[in-house]
Amino acid sequence: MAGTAPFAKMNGIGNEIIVADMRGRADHVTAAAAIALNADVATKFDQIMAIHDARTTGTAYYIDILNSDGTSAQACGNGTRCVVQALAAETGQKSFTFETRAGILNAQEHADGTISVDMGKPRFGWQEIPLAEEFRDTRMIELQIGPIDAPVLHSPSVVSMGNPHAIFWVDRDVWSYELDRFGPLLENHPIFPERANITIAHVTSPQTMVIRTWERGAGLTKACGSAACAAVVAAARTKRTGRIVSLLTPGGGELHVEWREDDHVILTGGAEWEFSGSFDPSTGAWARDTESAA
Ligand SMILES: N[C@@H](CCC[C@H](N)C(=O)O)C(=O)O
Repeated sequence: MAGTAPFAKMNGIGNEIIVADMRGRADHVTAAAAIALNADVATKFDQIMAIHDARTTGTAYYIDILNSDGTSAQACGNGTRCVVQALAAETGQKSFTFETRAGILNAQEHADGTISVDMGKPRFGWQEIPLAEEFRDTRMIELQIGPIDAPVLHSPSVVSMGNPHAIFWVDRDVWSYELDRFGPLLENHPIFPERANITIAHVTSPQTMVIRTWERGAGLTKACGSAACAAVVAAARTKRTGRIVSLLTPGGGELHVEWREDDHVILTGGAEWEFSGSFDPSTGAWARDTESAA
């Protein structure tokens, strides 16, 4: 074992995040460690953001992202904000360039404490999402759940924000849908060979939307940043909204998404530190720092 690593339990408007400091070490957070941390009520999380030394010139760090089921994710907008807040508090620096599985991204903390992450460009090609079969138009694909003649959810828009997303449009309260029941079926539907994050979205005006997400590898969460980006891009693409949208998320928090004219999607919101500790990246055994908050 390479010794314990420091971590901070944080959240990005309710998305439960562990920021793990893996700088200066060659090992990685294992799937077993992630599963063990998630099994403990005190460290239950949606994503681990493991900060590693940079692999590419021009980037500050490589961020390895793990879901609570131990699988890898390419992107995590809410987690990236937590990483920025932790690093800004440590270094006083406000802007960072990171590398993730999805590529290189820039993020910055603003004077009011909110953080913006450039989530890159959305991708719409069926092979890029990916889908298991060809759909020439991914603004709406054939997929439904529920009775064949009265589906509960149907015809989602699909988009990659580095990770795969399906957005089901609804015209009622998002809480009136059994996402806990339909989420796992849709996440693992054969049309999604790499599984998918499943969002139901209720557009309430050209500038506002309410979303709930069943996250690939994590289940129901209080917020999902990349899903917010995917929902806004898909909504603007289908003329449901403009390109700047505020989204209400299940934790009661708000995210702001702008799909800029240069095609980059900017996610803005808050992040919150809860407590710090250290953990064994191979087993997940952990201890809280004594001076840490309750
Ligand atoms: N909560 C995240 C998205 C996490 C990744 C996702 N579960 C996946 O496997 O793609 C966010 O804020 O973007």
